Amino acid sequence: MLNIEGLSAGYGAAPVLRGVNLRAEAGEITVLMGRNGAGKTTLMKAIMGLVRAEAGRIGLGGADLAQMPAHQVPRQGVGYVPQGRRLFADLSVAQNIEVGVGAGPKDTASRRALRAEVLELFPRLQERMSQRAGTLSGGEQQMLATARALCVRPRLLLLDEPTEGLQPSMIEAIRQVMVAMRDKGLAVLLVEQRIDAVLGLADRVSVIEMGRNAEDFSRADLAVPEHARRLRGHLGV
Ligand SMILES: Nc1ncnc2c1ncn2[C@@H]1O[C@H](COP(=O)(O)OP(=O)(O)OP(=O)(O)O)[C@@H](O)[C@H]1O
Repeated sequence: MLNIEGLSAGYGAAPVLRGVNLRAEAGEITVLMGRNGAGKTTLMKAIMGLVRAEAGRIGLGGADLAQMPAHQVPRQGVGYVPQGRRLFADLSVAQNIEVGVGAGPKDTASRRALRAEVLELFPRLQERMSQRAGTLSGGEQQMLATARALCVRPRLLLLDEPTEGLQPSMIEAIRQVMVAMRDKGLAVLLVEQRIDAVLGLADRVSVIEMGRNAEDFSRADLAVPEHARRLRGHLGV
């Protein structure tokens, strides 16, 4: 599904990512891990076209996202839940969802169906459609950011630390949505710092260190204590 090859990207003089390779397959949860500042968020932004690729390819289907302007990336079927959620705090829940729907299908019937389909996953949001997004709890905001990302009917869903700072019941709710999307056949790419949250969820873990690939682990690898120890070593925990 997603096949990144030799990606270099950054914000100016010194590149942050230096020749990174990464695959995310349909029907799998791929977790990107690495220490603070390793370049995880930069990689997500590069996929979305928000940080320009200086070299390499970001293959999705037959397309190369690295060659595309940012506004075209969601139309390729890429949903993005950025770190910190980036909602429109002064707009209502319904209006925030409309922003997502706006990037999706054009005809009214499809839009209505899409809205209903997405909201079915988040009953808590349905009860709060006219509430201002800025007044939602952290967990509800995360649900709204996820709902908005799903409005493009993604085949690839990117989530950057979606459970950061949430209470356990909300973490579980977000986790269930990720699993449901994986089981629906989406490729899910998740940035997560906490190893406990990853074991049992990840089909694959890819570690980056200082903008370079360090090591990849399969689900089977992670069940072996020696591999899990090595993963902890990469993360310094
Ligand atoms: N807008 C920016 N301008 C300049 N440098 C930046 C910018 N955003 C990030 N960086 C730098 O790029 C490097 C990688 O940052 P990035 O946010 O991708 O790391 P990360 O792995 O997601 O870290 P964390 O786990 O702390 O979120 C860091 O050294 C950071 O200071």
